[in-house]
Amino acid sequence: MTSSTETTLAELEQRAAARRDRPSYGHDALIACDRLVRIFSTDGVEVQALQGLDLLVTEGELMALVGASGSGKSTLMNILAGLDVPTAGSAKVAGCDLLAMGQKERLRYRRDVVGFVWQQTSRNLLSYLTAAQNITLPMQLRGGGRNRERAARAEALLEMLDVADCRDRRPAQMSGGQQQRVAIAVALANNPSVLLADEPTGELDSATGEQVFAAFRRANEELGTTIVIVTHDQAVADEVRRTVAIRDGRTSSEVLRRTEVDAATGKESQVAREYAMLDRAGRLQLPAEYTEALGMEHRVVLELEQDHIGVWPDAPKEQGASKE
Ligand SMILES: Nc1ncnc2c1ncn2[C@@H]1O[C@H](COP(=O)(O)OP(=O)(O)OP(=O)(O)O)[C@@H](O)[C@H]1O
Repeated sequence: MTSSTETTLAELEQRAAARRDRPSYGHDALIACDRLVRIFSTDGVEVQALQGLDLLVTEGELMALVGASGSGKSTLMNILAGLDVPTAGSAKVAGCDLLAMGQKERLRYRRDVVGFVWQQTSRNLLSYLTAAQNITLPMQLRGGGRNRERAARAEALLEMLDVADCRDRRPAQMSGGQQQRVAIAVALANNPSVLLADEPTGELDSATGEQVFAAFRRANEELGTTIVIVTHDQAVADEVRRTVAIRDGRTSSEVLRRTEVDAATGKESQVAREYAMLDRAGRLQLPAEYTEALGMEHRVVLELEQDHIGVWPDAPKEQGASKE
C-alpha cells in the first residue's frame, strides 16, 4: 500500500470516529422533536397532520408557536402533553421518550413533567371547586406532602399570579382572565418542567389577554418554567424572544427578538429577525411569496459563495428553441 492510501484510510477512520462521538440531535434541549410524524386515518382517508417536524426548545425558554388553522399546532401540543402518540419520529421532553412510554409512565409524565392550560376556561378548572381547591387537587393526586404545605404552595402561586383575592371563589365567580390565571397556577402546582398552553388568550379581550400573558412571563421568570404557547394573538407572539411558525406540519420559519442598546445614546430597542428553518437533511422551506415572485417551481439553481448560498430560478427557456 502507498503512504497516501494509508493517510486516506486513517483520515476516514478519524472522520467516522468524530461522527460517532458527536452529541446526538437535541441532546441538550429540554424538548426535542426529531422528524415527528402524525398521521390520522378516518374512513380510509389519511391526513398527515405532522410531516417530519423538527423542534428544539431549551430549558427556561418562553416561546410561541404560530401557524394557519390546520397547520398541526394542536396535534403537536397534544403529543407534547402526552395525550396523543406520534406515528413516527422521535419526541423527548425532559428526558422522557414520548413514543416509548407505557401507560404508567404516561400518567406520571402528565402529572409531574408537563402542565397545560387550554383555551376553553371550562377545560382548565373544576366548576365545583374554589381556586385554592383546584390548585391543591393535582398535588393531592400526586400524593406526598402535608395539607399545610399544599395550601401554602397554592397561596404562593395565587399571589405570584395576582389572583390571591380569588382564593375562595369558584370559576363562575371569576372573570375569564382570573380563571386563566388560576388555570396557570393549577398547571404549575406540581412544579412541572414544561408548561404548555394552547390559545390561552383566545377567549379574552386584548387587555385581559395581556394580563394573562404577564402571568406566564412571571411564571417563566420566577420559577424558571419552560413555556410553550400556541397563539393567534399577535401581541403574545410579539412579546416573546422566539416565535416558531408551523406550516403544513413542519416548522417553517422562526423570528428571534433581542434587545439592542445604541452605543451612542444608550437607548434600548427591540430588533426582530426572521429565519428560515434548515432541517438536518439540508431541506429549506422557501416562503411562497418569494418563490412565486420569481416564478420558481420544481427546480432551482444553487450557487455556493464564500459567505452565502444563492438560489436562482431555473435557467429561462432559450429563445427560438425547437418545438416538438
Ligand atoms: N383526530 C383527528 N382526526 C383526523 N384528522 C385530524 C385529527 N386531529 C387533527 N386532524 C387534522 O390534522 C390537521 C392538523 O390539525 P391541527 O388541529 O393540529 O391544526 P391547528 O394548527 O391546531 O389548527 P387550529 O389553529 O385550527 O386549531 C388538520 O388537517 C386536521 O383536520
